[in-house]
Order: sequence, then structure tokens, then C-alpha cells
Amino acid sequence: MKKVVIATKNRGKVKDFETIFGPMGYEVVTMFDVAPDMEIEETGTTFEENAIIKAETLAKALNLLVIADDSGLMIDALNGEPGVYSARYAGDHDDEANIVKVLKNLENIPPEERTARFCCCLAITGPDFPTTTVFGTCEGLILEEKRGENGFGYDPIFYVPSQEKTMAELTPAQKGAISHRGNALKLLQEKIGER
Ligand SMILES: O=c1[nH]c(=O)c2ncn([C@@H]3O[C@H](COP(=O)(O)OP(=O)(O)OP(=O)(O)O)[C@@H](O)[C@H]3O)c2[nH]1
Ligand SMILES: [Mg+2]
Repeated sequence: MKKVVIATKNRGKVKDFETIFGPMGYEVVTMFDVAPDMEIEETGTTFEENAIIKAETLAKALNLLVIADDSGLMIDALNGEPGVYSARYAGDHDDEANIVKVLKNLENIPPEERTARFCCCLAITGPDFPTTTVFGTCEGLILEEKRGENGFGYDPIFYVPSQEKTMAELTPAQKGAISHRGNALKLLQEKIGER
């Protein structure tokens, strides 16, 4: 089976990638499989900088073609927060605490002003493959309480008007078809196809 290496240690992302790459005949290999002890410091201030740091670090260590994903939630009423710091907004990768903090900070904001978007930068790099990045987004609204059990992170409070559901109420395949990650992957396929 063909393999695609992703520089991530986020099991939610792994599931998103498996949902999209599986039907294309790819086995998704992650840092859990190839570099479980490696910690990559995300010192960038943009999604693109962090995606490049993650992709280049793992690609150099393995001497393989690697994709990395840096992503997050940008809320207009919070001036784009939590943004690049989405994973560590309230606690380090504590999805529940992160959601509580977002809801608290939006307490007095009316529904029509709770606009937000998920953003995803994918970087791909490897031996004989110049570092290339693509960017995908997905527009939505932040609800006042959680809905749905699927997905990860902020998915239960992120309502997607075009689907009339939260991201966590969508099936993995439905999420992949409209998400920031799915949209970025479509662009990446186009770019790779050009080579
Ligand atoms: O509800 C969500 N649905 C999504 O589809 C999604 N995509 C990103 N996010 C949030 O943004 C952080 C990424 O930060 P991030 O890119 O540094 O990844 P991470 O640290 O979780 O894993 P890694 O890939 O770096 O190993 C994540 O932890 C989440 O809080 C999402 N939340
Ligand atoms: Mg991270």
C-alpha cells in the first residue's frame, strides 16, 4: 500500500487525514509510528511558519517526503484569537478547557457577531521536493453550547451554516468534504499533480 507521512501527533487530525487518504489507497503514517519521542517546537507566529517547521524537521530526520498541518480557529469578535495558539489557548491540548475559555470570552456577543473560520496550512517537503504550502479555510459561527460527538478540538461549538450542523455533528467524510483541512488537501493535490 502507498504511504503518506504526516508530521502530527494529534489523533483528531490523523482521523481526518485517514478519512480523506484511505479511499485514495494511502496508508497514513504519523509521528506516533515513526518518531514518537520527537518533540517539534512550534516557534512560528503564523500557520505557515509552523507548518514548514514541522514538515522540514521530520522530513530531514526521516529523509522522506512529509506533509505537516498547522491549523486553528480564528474568531472575529476576539480579533482572530485563538489563532495559531488554538491548541494551547487555555491548557496544553485540553480541548474542553479551550472550549470553556472561548465561550466565556464570547459571553456577551450576539449570535450574528460570532463569526469565525477554521484555517489550515499544509506544508509538504522532502528530498528533491521544494517546500510548498497551501491554505484552506472553512467559515462558521460559534454556538453558545456544544453539539455533536464527532471530530475534535472546537468542532462541537463550530456551526457550519452551509451544512446546518456543527462540525461535530458531521460524519468524518462530510467534515472532510467541507473542512479547512479538506479544502487545503484539494489544493495540495492540484499542486502535486502539476509536478
Ligand atoms: O475543532 C477543531 N477541528 C479541527 O478540524 C481543527 N483543526 C485544528 N484545530 C484546533 O487547532 C489546533 C491545532 O494546533 P496545531 O496545528 O499545532 O496541531 P496540534 O498541536 O494539535 O498537533 P500537531 O499536528 O502540531 O502535532 C488543534 O489542537 C485544535 O485546537 C481544530 N479544532
Ligand atoms: Mg502543534
